[in-house]
Amino acid sequence: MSVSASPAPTFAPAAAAATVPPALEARRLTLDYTTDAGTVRAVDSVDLTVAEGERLVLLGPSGCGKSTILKALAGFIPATSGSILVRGKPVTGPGPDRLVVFQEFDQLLPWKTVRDNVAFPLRVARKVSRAEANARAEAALARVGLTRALDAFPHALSGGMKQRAAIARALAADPDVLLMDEPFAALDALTRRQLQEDLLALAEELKFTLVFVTHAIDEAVLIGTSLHLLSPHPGRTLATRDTAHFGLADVGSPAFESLTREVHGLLFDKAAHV
Ligand SMILES: Nc1ncnc2c1ncn2[C@@H]1O[C@H](COP(=O)(O)OP(=O)(O)OP(=O)(O)O)[C@@H](O)[C@H]1O
Repeated sequence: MSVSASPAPTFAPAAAAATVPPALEARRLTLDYTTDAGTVRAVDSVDLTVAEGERLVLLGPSGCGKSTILKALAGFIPATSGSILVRGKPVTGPGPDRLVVFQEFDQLLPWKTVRDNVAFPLRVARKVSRAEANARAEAALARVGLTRALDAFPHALSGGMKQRAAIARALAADPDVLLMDEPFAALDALTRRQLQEDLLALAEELKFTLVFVTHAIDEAVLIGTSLHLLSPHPGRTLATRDTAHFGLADVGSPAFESLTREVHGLLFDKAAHV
């Protein structure tokens, strides 16, 4: 009796299975400054991967290169070596796919209303009509609780309101990656906690991809879905930690405190840096 062989199962070739590149990737990123006294290495061979919807926090002591990495991700300074990719495409300069919220309160245009501060970049960089830009600006400002300040000028806003407006401006442009450089560092403790809570709520709702710089360990654990710890100058990767399971309800819990202590030890225990 002859047995006919059943047809061999067919598989799609591996190459055809499209792999989605991460929202942001840095490979062996090395960053130098050139000064009169010579070259200063600020960041040494750092690898980062941020998937869509993740919030990566860069954490490390003063001068370790956190802001320098953020500036390079934004395209403001070139890589000495290594590469930065956004959705698989090399970064060659600034672009509307990466928007930055800074620590400073003076990042809004003082001669424009809050609404115009948010709408203007949409018209210029995204070529959106005035009516649509205004509608998107008002929606973004409503999300951060600034509806009552639409027609105010920046000088009339508190520090917290200015940071809210800067966040709205970035969110309205719908970047691939939102970059934040210690956005809450200059705020009083209560306002800072409120903005942290509101940022988390927005992240849950909008699922944006975020790289967030801070030197506050509790803020890092709260805001991030992952932590990237940097050594003192020049910044090298010390360790990474998954913090996606921590939310507001966990602040002060034994697990939260234990991770905070561990991170503190990693950053400040000299033995960890040899
Ligand atoms: N324009 C510059 N020219 C020369 N060196 C610089 C320049 N900017 C930063 N540096 C140096 O690069 C290193 C990293 O600085 P950076 O501001 O990135 O650190 P940071 O971790 O963000 O610090 P902080 O938490 O204090 O803001 C530091 O040693 C700093 O002195």
